[in-house]
Amino acid sequence: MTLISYIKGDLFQITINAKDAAKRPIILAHACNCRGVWGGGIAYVFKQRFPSAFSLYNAHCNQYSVLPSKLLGTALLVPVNGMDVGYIHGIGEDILIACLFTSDVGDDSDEEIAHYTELAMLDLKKQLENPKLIENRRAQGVLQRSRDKDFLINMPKINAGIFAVPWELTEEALKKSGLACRVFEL
Ligand SMILES: Nc1ncnc2c1ncn2[C@@H]1O[C@H](COP(=O)(O)OP(=O)(O)OC[C@H]2O[C@H](OP(=O)(O)O)[C@H](O)[C@@H]2O)[C@@H](O)[C@H]1O
Repeated sequence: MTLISYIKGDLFQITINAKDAAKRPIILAHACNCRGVWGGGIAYVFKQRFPSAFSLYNAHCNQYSVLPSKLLGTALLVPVNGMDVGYIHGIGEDILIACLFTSDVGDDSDEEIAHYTELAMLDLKKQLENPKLIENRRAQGVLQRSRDKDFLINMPKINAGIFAVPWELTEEALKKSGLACRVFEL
């Protein structure tokens, strides 16, 4: 099975007309810094659409404010809620956002960011396989309710914009994680 597929289009379209939400949660992943900021790029759009998820990400980063780099290579799964503007009733209950901590503040080398991407995806895989490892209780519940355990990670070309990492390096890291990814390209 091809682990990485590509789709032309806006990532957020799938949260508007998701057809497969019934079977499994819609997981939207993006590359995050360790400083609790979704200031630019697609992260800023995530923050506008799902402010409740941003708050959970920001609170998580604050726990590591003494040594933010401890977050590198980890993944945080957070739910969205009915107050979020990007929440679509009937689908929103099954949207999870996967924050992949791939760089502290974006000044890591391309190779380091690709390595942290692989580690973060492996951490995400561990959590998907064993929801008890998921810190957020609501996100845990969404996954435990999922009948289909073949999860698909939807994402933009992470690291390829503000972090300026050549896509081939990130693509290689994603392949090593063994998770099925669907990459949305504008
Ligand atoms: N709706 C959409 N659908 C599909 N693809 C979309 C899209 N919108 C943009 N793209 C593309 O998605 C790729 C990622 O590009 P981005 O520059 O966003 O992210 P990145 O992963 O390189 O970097 C992470 C840092 O960006 C933020 O920055 P701040 O430090 O907060 O300012 C974070 O917080 C991190 O720190 C580029 O190809 C964009 O064309």
